[in-house]
Formats: sequence, structure tokens, C-alpha cells
Amino acid sequence: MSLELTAPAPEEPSVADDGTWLECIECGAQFAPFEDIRYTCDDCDGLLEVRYASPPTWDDFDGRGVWRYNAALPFDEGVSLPEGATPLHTVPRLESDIGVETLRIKHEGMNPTGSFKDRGMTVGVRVAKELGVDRLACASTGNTSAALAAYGARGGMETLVLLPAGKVAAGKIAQASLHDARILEVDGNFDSCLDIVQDLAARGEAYLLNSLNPFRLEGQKTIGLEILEEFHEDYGTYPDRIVLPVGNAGNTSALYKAFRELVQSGELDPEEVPKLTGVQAEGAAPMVEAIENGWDETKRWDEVETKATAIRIGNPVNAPKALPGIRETDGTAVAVSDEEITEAQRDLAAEGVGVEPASAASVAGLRKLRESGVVAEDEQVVCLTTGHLLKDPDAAFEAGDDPEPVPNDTEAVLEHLAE
Ligand SMILES: N[C@@H](CCOP(=O)(O)O)C(=O)O
Repeated sequence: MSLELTAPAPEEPSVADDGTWLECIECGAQFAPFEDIRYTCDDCDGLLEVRYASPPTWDDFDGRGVWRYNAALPFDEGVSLPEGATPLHTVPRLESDIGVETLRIKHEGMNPTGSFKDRGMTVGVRVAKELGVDRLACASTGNTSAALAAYGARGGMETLVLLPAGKVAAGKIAQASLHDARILEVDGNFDSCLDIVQDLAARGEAYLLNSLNPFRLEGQKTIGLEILEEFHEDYGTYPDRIVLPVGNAGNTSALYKAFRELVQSGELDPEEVPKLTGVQAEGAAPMVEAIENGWDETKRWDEVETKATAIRIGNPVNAPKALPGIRETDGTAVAVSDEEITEAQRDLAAEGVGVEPASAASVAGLRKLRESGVVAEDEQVVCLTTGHLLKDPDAAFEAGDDPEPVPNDTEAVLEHLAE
């Protein structure tokens, strides 16, 4: 495996603030982290990454949840609900049915607002406070808006969310609404919403907290750190592969960064880095297209459709970070149909794990890759499930069984059960 490491400068650059700085992944330009607001490189518009003079070691970590990993984050604590420390479920029947040596499910739906976005927001909203901004904003297929609304409320800040009209699951809008976000429904898809939010941010109207913001991804790195720690505790090894749903490609980028930092600090052998394996819905699969064609960038899909609304995205902004993450860890990407997603949602539910459709894409993708022989039977695999079942009650009703009406009478109920 050729795990390319972009090592930090041997000496801290002059822009470093407490050993932390921002660096462009394209041209290497470096910026002070908290003096000005920027999301991309001033010189070439490339994506930025947060860099640290001292990458973390396992011994640095202490406590529970996202802030256990503060040695790998820009602050010691954040605006917290708290988040992280999600379960790594065993699923014995599914494991044997799919036919891999080990299958564990990292259920990010068990975060405070029901998705992994909370990990990014606890850091992102803390940074917003450091920068002294008033208004936070995001484009969202739903989960980011729910998390931003809750963490913004926790931080006492104004929040603005732009959603694609008619394409956001009910649970997610309810969350943004009750947490008092100002909700704008745009007559367009998620990618158009993000274009507008980027324009608003560029005009200084709001602080952008989508995963284009490099600090969001710092919080999301902790998913990878938790998986490695817990898996190692249980098996004495690290997983061969981590399979994850891909929308804006923030998690793929974040996990890759977590692994690179551990390699840099000598805590992880490049050979032990799990293969990052992305799964998209067939109707919204620009990353799969880029991986299959060996492209260095994705082409924007203007028309996207899938019942997995959380990954209904045609222009993944983090593709320049995520494509190398998949390639350099020897991973792959695969597209699955909506039917395969629903089937996987039922499979997980049969093990007691309730997830929204996009989350089930990881399991659907694993099954497909196992059937085609890309994933071997002796592999140890972790699938990431990104959001809770209750996020999308309509999809759950559609995938599950209908309630049966019965008379208000015990004998009649017994008769009905005997039918
Ligand atoms: N699925 C996401 C889409 C936005 O992604 P982000 O990670 O860039 O915020 C959502 O829940 O809105």
C-alpha cells in the first residue's frame, strides 16, 4: 500500500497558533488558523486541512467521546452535548449471511441529534466562537441542519439552514425547526443550496459549517480513532476495511486524515491502515464514477435521485481529499440500488440496529462487494451507519410491516393472532 503522507513542516510555520495551522492540500500554502475566516486556499482555492506540530499518540487520549481525542483536535473542549462514544455493534447473523470473518457496525445514529454530524459540529461551533461570528449557516440534506441547529442553540448562536425543497426527511426538518434554526427551502437540489451558502459565506453573511470547513472534519476524524481503539481492544488487530456511505465525502476524508496522523506519529503501520470503501446510491454516484474511471476529480451530476436522501449529492465537495483516501488505502467504491439499500435497512433492523436509508448503503455495498469477490471471506470489516432510523420515519414505514387494526377486545385480538 502506498499511503502517501503529507508530513507537516519539520519546524512549525510562522502562521502556527499553538502548533496548529491550516494548509492547502493543493499548493501547500499555510495560514494562521483563527485570525481570518477562510474555507479554501487564498492562493489557489484548494481545500484546506488543519495541521498540528505534534500528531497524536494513543497515550495522549483520555476521557470519553469526541473530546477524548482532544490531542488530535484544535481545542481541549468544545460546545458539547456530548457526542461520540457510539456503539460498535456485533451483528452475528448478518456477518455469517454476508460471509466475512468479522462484521461490526459503528452506529453513528446514536449521537445526540442522531447522526455523525454532531462530531463535526462540536468542533466547528467551538471554532465559530473563537472567530467571534454571529450567524452560522449550512446547506443540508437534513442531518447537518439538525446538528447545526442543536449545536448553534447550545452555543447561543443564530443558525440558518438551506434545504432542497421536498427532499428532506421529516425527522430532520422537525429537529432544525424545534432547535430554532431559520429554515430556507430552496427550489433546487443540495448542491445548489451549498452554492448559495458558499456565496453567503463569501459575502460575510454567515459562517459556513458544511464539511468544506476543515474544522468540521477534525471532529469527524474521531469516528476513525474510536473504531481503531475499540476494534483493537476486542480483536488485538485493526479492521481490514471500513465501509462507509458517501455523500459530500467528509467522512472518507476525515478517516483518511485520522489514519495519516497516526502513521505520522508512528502509532499505526501503513500496512495496518483499513481500506476505505465508499458506497453511493446508483442515482447519485459521482465518486464511484471517478474511482471506476481513474479520474483525479469528480464530474458534477446535475440530476440526482435516491430514497437515501442523506447522500443525494451530485458534487461532493471533499472529493479532492476523499479520492486519494480511497486509492491510497487500497479501497474502492461501489454503487447500490435503492432496493438493495432497503434490503440492507431491513437486515440491520433484524439485528436490532435501526438506521436511515443512507446508512444502510454501507451494508448493501459490503454485500455487493463480497458477492463479486472484491471483499474476501477472511476480512474483518466495520460498516459505518451514519444516521438513526427515526430521522426518516416514512422510509422506515415503507421498509417495515404495516400495523394491523384489531377490535378493542381480547378475544378478538386472540382470534386475529391465530389467523
Ligand atoms: N448529508 C449531508 C449533506 C451535507 O454534508 P456536509 O457533511 O458537508 O455538511 C447533510 O446531512 O446535510
